[in-house]
Amino acid sequence: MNTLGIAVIGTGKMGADHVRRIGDTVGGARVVAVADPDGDRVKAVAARLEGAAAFTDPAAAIAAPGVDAVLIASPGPAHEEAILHALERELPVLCEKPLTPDPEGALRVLEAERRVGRRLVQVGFMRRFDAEYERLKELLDGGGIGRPLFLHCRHRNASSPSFFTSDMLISDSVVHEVDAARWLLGQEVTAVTVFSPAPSSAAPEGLRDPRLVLLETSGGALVDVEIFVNCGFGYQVRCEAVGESGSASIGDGHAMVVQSGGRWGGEITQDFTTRFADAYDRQVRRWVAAAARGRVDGPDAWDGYAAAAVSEAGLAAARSGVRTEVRLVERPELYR
Ligand SMILES: NC(=O)c1ccc[n+]([C@@H]2O[C@H](COP(=O)([O-])OP(=O)(O)OC[C@H]3O[C@@H](n4cnc5c(N)ncnc54)[C@H](O)[C@@H]3O)[C@@H](O)[C@H]2O)c1
Ligand SMILES: O[C@H]1[C@H](O)[C@@H](O)[C@H](O)[C@@H](O)[C@H]1O
Repeated sequence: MNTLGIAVIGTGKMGADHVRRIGDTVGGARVVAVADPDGDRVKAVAARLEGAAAFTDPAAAIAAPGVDAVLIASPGPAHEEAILHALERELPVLCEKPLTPDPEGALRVLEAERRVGRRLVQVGFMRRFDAEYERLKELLDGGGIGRPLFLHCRHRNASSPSFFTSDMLISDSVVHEVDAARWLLGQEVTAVTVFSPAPSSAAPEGLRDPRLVLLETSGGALVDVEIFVNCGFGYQVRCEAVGESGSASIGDGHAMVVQSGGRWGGEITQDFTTRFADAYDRQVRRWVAAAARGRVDGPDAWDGYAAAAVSEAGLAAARSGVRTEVRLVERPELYR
């Protein structure tokens, strides 16, 4: 297999981590172009790479010589434009979540793929590549705990970045549980209710943190998600599935437990780059292998669209305080 030339769009926390991963742990690929409007940042990332060109304009990076595929790690509102540039050139894409912040943008991506005539976009819902999530999926698919009734999910970040808004608790954070629930259950989310208790005193002024999001699914299951992005003590992503004949939980502990000095204890992972390190590696490795064959091997643009539609309903539910139904267009032939 020839080495896949990748353009990485956005070289902040995730983009820089993906650049490192492509160089260190993913075979068969090389970063040949990087883009970020922050000229100093993009130059610093390019300087650590051999033969990669630095751009402040994403479209120029996507059109650069040697680019066979595009990895997008810019903020959500910038994803659509970069994806459309890549699709014009029929290049495979791995786009960080959310595909787009709103369903309208996601529909334009579906339309662009329809014009190309094949699926080229994969969305960075990396939990699907996490070993614990994979085991839970296998258990549920095999009927190991009977028909699923509930997923109880906890999603806690130690702190949120300065640009985080109350909407982003839903569209940027809970969007992971939305995708995980759709994938684990093999069902669509049909309605959303959002509860916003008194904010934590540790939350930045004006941020509605924490929140409780209740998802209803097409198969009659209920998914409750506690989202708490300034919990202060670490990164925790847990999921307990309850079925008609059993229950199973994941995410309860990763680190070593130490017993010493009359006490026992362990560390709490501090952020997603550690907790999901293996999942990100496997996600990018599988994408590279599929992209080299012009295919997608993971959550696709339909999954990104469905998650965006649930986010839209979630944002409306958060504003109104009432249960809000999710509106989905009919699933196009390409994604069946
Ligand atoms: N899968 C995960 O667990 C995970 C974790 C963190 C972030 N993310 C996602 O990754 C993306 C990036 O998040 P981050 O934490 O790295 O943010 P970040 O703020 O650290 O980095 C974003 C970078 O994009 C650049 N940028 C801004 N506008 C741009 C544009 N139009 N084109 C190209 N680059 C642009 C910024 O200058 C910045 O360097 C977001 O979509 C976010 O939701 C995913
Ligand atoms: O963008 C990040 C990322 O997606 C993390 O996986 C999630 O835990 C955070 O809440 C979110 O802000």
